[in-house]
Amino acid sequence: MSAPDQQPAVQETAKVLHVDDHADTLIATKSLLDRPGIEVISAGSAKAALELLRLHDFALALLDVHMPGQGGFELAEAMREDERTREIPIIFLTGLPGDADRTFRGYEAGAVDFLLKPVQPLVLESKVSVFAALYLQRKSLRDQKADLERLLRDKQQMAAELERVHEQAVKAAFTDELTGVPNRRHILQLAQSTLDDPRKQSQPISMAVLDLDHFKNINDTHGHAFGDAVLRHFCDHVLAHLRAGQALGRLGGEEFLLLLPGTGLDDACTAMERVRRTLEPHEGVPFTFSAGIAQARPDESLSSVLDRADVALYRAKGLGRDCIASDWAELR
Ligand SMILES: Nc1nc2c(ncn2[C@@H]2O[C@H](COP(=O)(O)OP(=O)(O)OP(=O)(O)O)[C@@H](O)[C@H]2O)c(=O)[nH]1
Repeated sequence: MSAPDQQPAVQETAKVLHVDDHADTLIATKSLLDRPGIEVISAGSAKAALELLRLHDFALALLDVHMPGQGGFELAEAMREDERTREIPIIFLTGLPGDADRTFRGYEAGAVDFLLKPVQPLVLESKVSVFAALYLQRKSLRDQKADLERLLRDKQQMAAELERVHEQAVKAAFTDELTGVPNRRHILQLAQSTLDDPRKQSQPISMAVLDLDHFKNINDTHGHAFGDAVLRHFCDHVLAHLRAGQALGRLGGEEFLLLLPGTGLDDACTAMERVRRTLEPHEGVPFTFSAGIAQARPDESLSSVLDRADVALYRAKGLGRDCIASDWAELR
């Protein structure tokens, strides 16, 4: 017993075009050849045949050579000129015993066979059956190929979609959603790999912890959404001052870490001071930040550098905020 959702297999049909100006011949051929799997479609003239060729996909054309107006050879030539009908095999049917010239002309136009009228039913039946079977085989292969190509396309689309989702997930895991800068985990990883990188160790490495001043007041006075916008404004401002190799990340809340590889303490302080002085108000609301800077000592651990930067930040806050402080200097 078949499963309830299984569809019965649809019998494919090979269509055979028969063109002849004698209606009785058309009727006889149709009753001889029509059966499950083969459908004869009749045309009384080449003109009618061309119309049918536009509408159907034929497995074979049986063409009467002699017809009033356009004959079988002319029709075959017209079929060869059209890309859609060029490949349809043709059997010419003629009442005249084959003279060499005619046979030659028929083959030039693309004939695959000549049959002399009156045609032996058995001969016609067997030839048509062969072409119908060939056509159905080719069609089935074409359908299978199209199915496979569709499957392959679906698979490629799915793989691309998975890749996109994966990239988004990776990006989300490393990025602070609000500001778009690296999140705490990512910036601390970058800081660690900066300290571990032997090429960077040969040059000074400075790190700055930046903290917005009285940020709670901004939230309280202008709302949390405005505070969010201030955080983004601040990040955009700092990012605009960064050079290649430098990185800003959000440690959390209104606290950020700036990595300055290849930069000594003096230059780091000068750079931070420039960032501080050029910070513009957000939508007319002035705001400031303080920063503590430390330069990594040889073989110093990340937590130790960050502790020293934090101590400097604490001092900057203590000095009244809107201030840059380092291990041994303050700038305002
Ligand atoms: N809008 C907004 N506010 C945040 C976010 N994360 C933390 N905050 C707020 O930041 C404020 C930090 O306040 P405090 O730690 O008191 O620091 P402060 O007011 O900046 O004061 P100082 O650091 O001492 O100058 C708190 O009100 C938090 O709610 C955020 O993502 N968006």
